[in-house]
Amino acid sequence: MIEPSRLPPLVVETRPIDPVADPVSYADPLHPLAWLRRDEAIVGVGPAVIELSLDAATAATQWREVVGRSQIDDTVGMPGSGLIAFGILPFDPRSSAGGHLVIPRTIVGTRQGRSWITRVRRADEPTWVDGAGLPPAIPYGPHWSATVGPGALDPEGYQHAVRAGVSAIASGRVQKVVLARDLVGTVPAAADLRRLVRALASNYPDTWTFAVDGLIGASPETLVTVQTGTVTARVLAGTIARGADAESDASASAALAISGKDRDEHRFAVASVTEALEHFTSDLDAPSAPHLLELPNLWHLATDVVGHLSNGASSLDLVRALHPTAAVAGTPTDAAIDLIRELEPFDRGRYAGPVGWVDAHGDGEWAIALRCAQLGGTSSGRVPHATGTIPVVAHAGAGIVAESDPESELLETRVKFRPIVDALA
Ligand SMILES: C=C(O[C@H]1C=CC=C(C(=O)O)[C@@H]1O)C(=O)O
Repeated sequence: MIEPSRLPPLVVETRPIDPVADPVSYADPLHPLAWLRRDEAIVGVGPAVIELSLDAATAATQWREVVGRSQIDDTVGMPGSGLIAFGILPFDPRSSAGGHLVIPRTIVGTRQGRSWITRVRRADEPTWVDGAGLPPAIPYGPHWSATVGPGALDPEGYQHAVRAGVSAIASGRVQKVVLARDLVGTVPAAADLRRLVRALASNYPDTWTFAVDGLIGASPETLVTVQTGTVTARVLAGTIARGADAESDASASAALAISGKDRDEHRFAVASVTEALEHFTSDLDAPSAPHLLELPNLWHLATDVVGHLSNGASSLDLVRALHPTAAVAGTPTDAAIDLIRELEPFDRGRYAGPVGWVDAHGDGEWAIALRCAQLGGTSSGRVPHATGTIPVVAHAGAGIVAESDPESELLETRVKFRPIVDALA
């Protein structure tokens, strides 16, 4: 890791290339770095040119320093081209996981049928370390599967925690708290983790699939995206499992749409986002009622918030202002975080934290890291593991409000685990 004050100046070049069919095939099999949604992808290739430890309070300033020292020549000019960094922050600033910002030496991007390559080098390096063009794709390794089981909070313990959350709401300590449980296990040490990335992206194409510093997942929720002055956020809270057939599925989604309990949960989440964005935007628009978002495993109540940047803030400034929203912490925020620290017997690490990318203009896309698993520890805390395996930990949570029922919340976490548990199987 390099201190921001000692960052080397960078030289960056982006050029169009022939369309790339599978950008993930260029990623490092053991440490993939990727961001995908539908036909859009940005993938880090080979080693990093810079890796920084990151915290939410200084991330925007650190990034401005990197950009200020860089010479950028970008003939593509699309979101994700030019100088970009992938970033990830923990849910709780007290987490041992820490935050991480990485600029790869080579990035392959695709969007709207166009592909490009970005190469980055330190100005004191005479030429591109990895040669001129796109390195060869790396064939996928064999299929593998993980073994996962209950972690520090088993199903019984989780229901107990939900009861304690409901009591804390009844006593007026919080209005909403989001409580998670964990699954732990192992994957074979040589597992080609790009298989996990590819499975999530193809099974859940409407989500944002990410792989950053060992955290791999497919989140349906954005914290914030910023593109040429437009700010958007997809806020989710309120969930029901898909029905087994068309009729039960229709009645499940209809029940969610009118559920007072889920609408309460949702209202808190939207308020936390609009209150934070108000200070940075003009014309902020949030529909008065949520819509139903359909995913292969569940329905969510969703609100898409849109506004225009009014003060030149970067996506990292907005990440700092927004995180943690009431979709993953609760209301009021500080009291909910204290309660989470009391009731969850584990460190969430990067689960429920911001994950995404930022470009030289400060534009970027940041998801909330949900439906994910941490594989092999993080760069700030490599987890020791038994020979031949890599540890894996996954989390899923549910928003608890006054009317929450412990068993239903447990079932909801089971449905939310499905994308990552199925992909690991
Ligand atoms: C906390 C999680 O989901 C959040 C996002 C969408 C819906 C949620 C809910 O209905 O409780 C949660 O707020 C998770 O997936 O672990």
